[in-house]
Amino acid sequence: LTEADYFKYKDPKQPLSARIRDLMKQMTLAEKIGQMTQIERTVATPDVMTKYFIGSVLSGGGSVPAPKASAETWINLVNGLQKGSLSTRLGIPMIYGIDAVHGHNNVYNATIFPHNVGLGATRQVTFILTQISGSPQASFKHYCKDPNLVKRIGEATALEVRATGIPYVFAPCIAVCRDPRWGRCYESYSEDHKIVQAMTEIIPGLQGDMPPTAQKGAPYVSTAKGKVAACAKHYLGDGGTTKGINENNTVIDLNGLLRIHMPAYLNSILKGVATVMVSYSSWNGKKMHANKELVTGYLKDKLRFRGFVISDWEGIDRITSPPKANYSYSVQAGVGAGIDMIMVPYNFTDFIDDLTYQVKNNIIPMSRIDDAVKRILRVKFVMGLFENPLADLSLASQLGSKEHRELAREAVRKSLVLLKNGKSAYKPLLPLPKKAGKILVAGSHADNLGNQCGGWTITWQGLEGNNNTMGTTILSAIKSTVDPTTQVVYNENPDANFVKSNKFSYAIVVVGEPPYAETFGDNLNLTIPQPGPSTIANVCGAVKCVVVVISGRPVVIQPYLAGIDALVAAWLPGTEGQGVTDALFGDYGFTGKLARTWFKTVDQLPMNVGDPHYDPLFPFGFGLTTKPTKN
Ligand SMILES: O=[N+]([O-])c1ccc(O[C@@H]2O[C@@H](CO)[C@H](O)[C@H](S[C@@H]3O[C@H](CO)[C@@H](O)[C@H](O)[C@H]3O)[C@@H]2O)cc1
Repeated sequence: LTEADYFKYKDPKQPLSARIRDLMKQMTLAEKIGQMTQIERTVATPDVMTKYFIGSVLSGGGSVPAPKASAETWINLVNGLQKGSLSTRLGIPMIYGIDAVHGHNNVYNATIFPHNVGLGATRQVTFILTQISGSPQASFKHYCKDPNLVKRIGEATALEVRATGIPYVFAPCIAVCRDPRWGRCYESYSEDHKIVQAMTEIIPGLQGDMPPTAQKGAPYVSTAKGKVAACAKHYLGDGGTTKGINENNTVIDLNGLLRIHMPAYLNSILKGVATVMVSYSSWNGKKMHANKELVTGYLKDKLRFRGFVISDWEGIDRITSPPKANYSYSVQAGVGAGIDMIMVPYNFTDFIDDLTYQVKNNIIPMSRIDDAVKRILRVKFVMGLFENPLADLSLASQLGSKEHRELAREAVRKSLVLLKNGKSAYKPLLPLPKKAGKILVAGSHADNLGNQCGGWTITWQGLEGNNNTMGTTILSAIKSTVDPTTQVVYNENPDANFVKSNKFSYAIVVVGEPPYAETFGDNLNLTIPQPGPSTIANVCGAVKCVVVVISGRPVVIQPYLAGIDALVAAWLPGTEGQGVTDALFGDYGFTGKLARTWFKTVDQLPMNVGDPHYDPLFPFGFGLTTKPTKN
């Protein structure tokens, strides 16, 4: 290296603080503001990356370089943009982010794990009503005897994300969903913050284990292959809005906010989470994207969070009503609140021009810009992005690997909650016999991979059908599980006469909610859409039946319960439908416990464990068990 080429910031042997300082002191305002700018893939080109010094690119929900794009196609996209960034004066690498919220869900053939609502049910809860005392970690083993399941899911997800050349995921969502009418309730592990806290174990799975010598609050991402930067979201109180209305107002006093919605952020920070995403929602009428007390005062100053804070998609635009009504105010309020990186995602020249104007005119102090850039650079340095900015194909075989699908299958098994097993306790229906003459499989969700994956799968809203990605439907899992002599008859929505006339040994009915995401999932009645209820009535009125409900949350089931012999909550299991039949047919026992209260009627809502008016159909923590069948 000649003297002219040597810059301290490029030397990985230099202390992190020295590298940051050395780079910062050389950066122009344009280069600094570029680092704070995250743009969507569709408006990103190598030239844009170079010209505007763009620090980050994302794929929004369903934003893929091509339908069913391969790992190589993804890597070429990411590397192409990265080369644009590396060809700038200072060669600061950009960081590409994507929502991998239940596996690498935008990507064809990725392993799709159960959504968080199912993972929250995998805990082997022992009702130890101890106060949370001592180190926050100590108390969670009571709540989550299986924390390493979610950590292993994080490890597998990180490998599949890196297989496509991407180093950053907008996960985990650590919302504490307090009302199932919220369209994003399935992205929340539980109504109980202690379960959500336990599930932050996914962060060391994604990022790697924080070394004991690491500075508390500092971001940590292992530079070993196959780890990604994570993002705890959405700060703060996203799951507490009135009636679960998405992006709406969380009305609760400070004590309640800190007791319910804050604890998992403490765990995330202690585990070295690299980034935190701000919530669209408001707290007592104040937009979180404009809340300096909570973003800077609490998260950065009190909790000493040293990673970077990122806005949500057009999050600063939505500070005003209507959105973008006063963009300059949005920029000033959002950046001023302490947001470091703005997920613009499209009108990036407006953002850059406006922020530049406000800094040059001392409306936003340079110290705020420097704080933001320092945090962004800290994450990029610590995760080794400067040393390894370009991806290769070495992890491509991890995408949808058999090992990961087996892990997902295990997670599905453990997420199932058995709510009823036989019309009398001493005559259980489950586990079902594999050898059984002729059986019926019915329902809109029995042979529909898209339905069993739910939203945030291949597209933002999710897609019905079996042609969107690779996986195993519940029907095909049944066919491969039963004895070869057992005849499996599939009829999506049979009438009662068909059922009666066929004299089936038993029936499996799989019904539930269609895929949805965010506001499109907000729902005040929570009924299972037709023909689900009529399929239940036609089948269960004529033959012994087990109903498997595929849903992102508890749904109205009480009116049908008496006519059902056995009832299983399967949540949104993802691509590995075999996990459902593993338990239905006794290869494994049912062990899952409700992480969400199952209401009787929606007019009880919101109703969470501990509430004075608590009167559930199935209480929080409930779940019947079965023993594996001795084969
Ligand atoms: O056409 N419309 O009707 C429509 C409506 C709303 C839209 O708004 C946008 O839709 C999605 C489509 O990409 C975006 O992902 C976000 S959501 C946001 O995105 C982040 C990045 O993906 C995630 O990490 C966050 O967790 C999530 O809250 C936004 O709501 C877009 C289109």
